[in-house]
Amino acid sequence: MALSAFSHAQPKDATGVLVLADGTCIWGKGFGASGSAVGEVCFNTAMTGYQEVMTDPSYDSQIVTFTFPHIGNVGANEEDVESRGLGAVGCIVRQDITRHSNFRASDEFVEWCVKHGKIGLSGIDTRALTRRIRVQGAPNAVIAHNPRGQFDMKALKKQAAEWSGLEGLDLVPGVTREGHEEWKGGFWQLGTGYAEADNAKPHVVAIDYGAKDNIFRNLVKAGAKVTVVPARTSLEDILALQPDGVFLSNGPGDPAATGEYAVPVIKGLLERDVPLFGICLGHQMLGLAAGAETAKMFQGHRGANHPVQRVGEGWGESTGLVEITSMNHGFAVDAETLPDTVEQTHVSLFDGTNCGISIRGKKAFGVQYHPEASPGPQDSFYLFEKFVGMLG
Ligand SMILES: NC(=O)CC[C@H](N)C(=O)O
Repeated sequence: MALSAFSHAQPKDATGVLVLADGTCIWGKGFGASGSAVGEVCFNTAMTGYQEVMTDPSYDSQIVTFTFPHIGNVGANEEDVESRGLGAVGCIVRQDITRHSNFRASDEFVEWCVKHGKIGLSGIDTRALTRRIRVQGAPNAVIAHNPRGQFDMKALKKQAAEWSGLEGLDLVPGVTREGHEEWKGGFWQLGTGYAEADNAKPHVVAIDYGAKDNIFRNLVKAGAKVTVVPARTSLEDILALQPDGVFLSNGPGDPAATGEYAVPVIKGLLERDVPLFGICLGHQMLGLAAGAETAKMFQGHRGANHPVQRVGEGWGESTGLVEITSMNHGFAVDAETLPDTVEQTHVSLFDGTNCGISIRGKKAFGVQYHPEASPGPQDSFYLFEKFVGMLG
């Protein structure tokens, strides 16, 4: 359908709508699953990897606006997923989805969205929407799709206005695994797919707060044996697995809201000098466990080309080096609140926010960004080698 500015009146060919909490209605063409879903609207600037983005569990209760216009052009496949279909509830794209063209595709993106319950909205002025988010912050909204074009606008507006928002929301219970899993998958290669690995040592126990699969593949590639455990696993049960190190995964929602079960366990691991590595939500919770505070950001960071600089002591000649990283976060560790026991190791070159910490005198560190990429650059693989290397 024709691209139009945000309008309150429904165009006659509209089959989808984004209803913001302030009542603004952005009409377009619905695709994927029918129905409606509530979440925070964010934008992601990555030019590749829409399937990985849509299946990153950290995007739970979020609606992703892709700033890259040609989403769906390489279809969908079974391999480029970061979880069992968890992740963003919906997506907003500029161009209508056309037939895909890629030798790896086993499905159309539209069909894949139907299968995984993800609602899509196309024909949207994603530049205007992104600009609105940059100026006014990330809004709460409902995304809705009905092929017959009928919507209960009063109910949708009410749902958008009444949703609590991500702040204070613990979404980990809905995305974590239920049982233990011995993770075997290694790296992907064209022609052979994902490698199978059977490392014996060191043993990393990975706490799944809503993890992306590629993190485990990176740990395996770096040489670790990986056991994934549910988010609520107790300190005793983790220690009973005799870990050489514990990994704290990424995940959705507000890090401060997981306080009751996650942070006390991480504190216990720190007290016992168990080596720790945290990514994104795991990094934020490591910060909380070490005595820092986290805060909601205005618009967050989501994309695949975010520059991050190594700062502080301990980097030797590579102090000042810049990594190009994948990001997906809407909360951050407040660098002002870091106690003396914690060193800031990385900062964002976009806005100076904290992107890495290390606990002084301990083998424990975390990064705010996604060194496992998927999608994105692999500049930061050294962090997996550093972690697995210190467990020896
Ligand atoms: N990728 C993540 O782990 C995100 C962490 C957290 N939910 C945030 O939005 O900041």
